[in-house]
Amino acid sequence: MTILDKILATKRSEVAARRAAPTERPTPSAPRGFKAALDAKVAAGGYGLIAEIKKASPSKGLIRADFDPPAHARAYAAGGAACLSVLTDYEYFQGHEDYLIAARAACDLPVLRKDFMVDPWQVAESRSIGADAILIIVAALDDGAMAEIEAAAFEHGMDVLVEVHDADELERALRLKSRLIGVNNRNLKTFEVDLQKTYELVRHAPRNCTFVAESGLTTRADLDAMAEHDIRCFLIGESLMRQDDIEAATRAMVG
Ligand SMILES: O=P(O)(O)OC[C@@H](O)[C@@H](O)c1c[nH]c2ccccc12
Repeated sequence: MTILDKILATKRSEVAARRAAPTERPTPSAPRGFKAALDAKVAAGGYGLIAEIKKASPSKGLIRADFDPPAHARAYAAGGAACLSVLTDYEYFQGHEDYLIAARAACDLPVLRKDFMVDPWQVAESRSIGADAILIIVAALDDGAMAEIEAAAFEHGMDVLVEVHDADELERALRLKSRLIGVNNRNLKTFEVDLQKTYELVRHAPRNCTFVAESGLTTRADLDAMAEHDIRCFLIGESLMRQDDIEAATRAMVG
């Protein structure tokens, strides 16, 4: 059993429990355009950064002790991020829905709910906490489930980041409607990071997509190397979350 299988099993029982006793919340403001914010940065000649609010991960444990979602959201926005990503998984990433609510209220950026979607019910829940986009991990779902979750997201006016790791997954992703594709440099089954694989994958992909390189990016030079391969959007968590001055570090990355 891989870590991804374990996470998905936990998620299914968690979702069943939440579904049985849903939390009442005030209606959030309308979705902020997530893909549009990335595309606008690139059109202006810059990099589209999705800056992630991430307290811990299964491979690294605790990443930041003085974890403060609204402060981090403001720092990322001031540093030039296009969008935020907020982990909401409790069990493996020490995330929470409340972190997303607080981060989104603290800035104007569109926010991705970074979690493991296993059921279309989670899409409505994601919108109810204010998420502007959701993640579909191709390795986690069959084609029917992916299409259903994507359709639910579009009905709610949200964007969908479709995450792939290899050529087969990319092919499956391209059968969906979303043209926002994340290539995870980190294999979710082994945690190995390989930037070269990302270059290979994108080289053979259609040009009408916005590609986001995800995971294991630590320096401006990493981003510039990606840009040589026509990848200008990035999802970065750990390396920014470890900085004392997140705003300055974000600016150094994409400013
Ligand atoms: O912290 P990093 O190495 O910069 O990576 C961020 C992001 O890509 C990573 O958190 C991630 C990518 N895909 C995921 C799926 C689930 C949970 C987390 C992830």
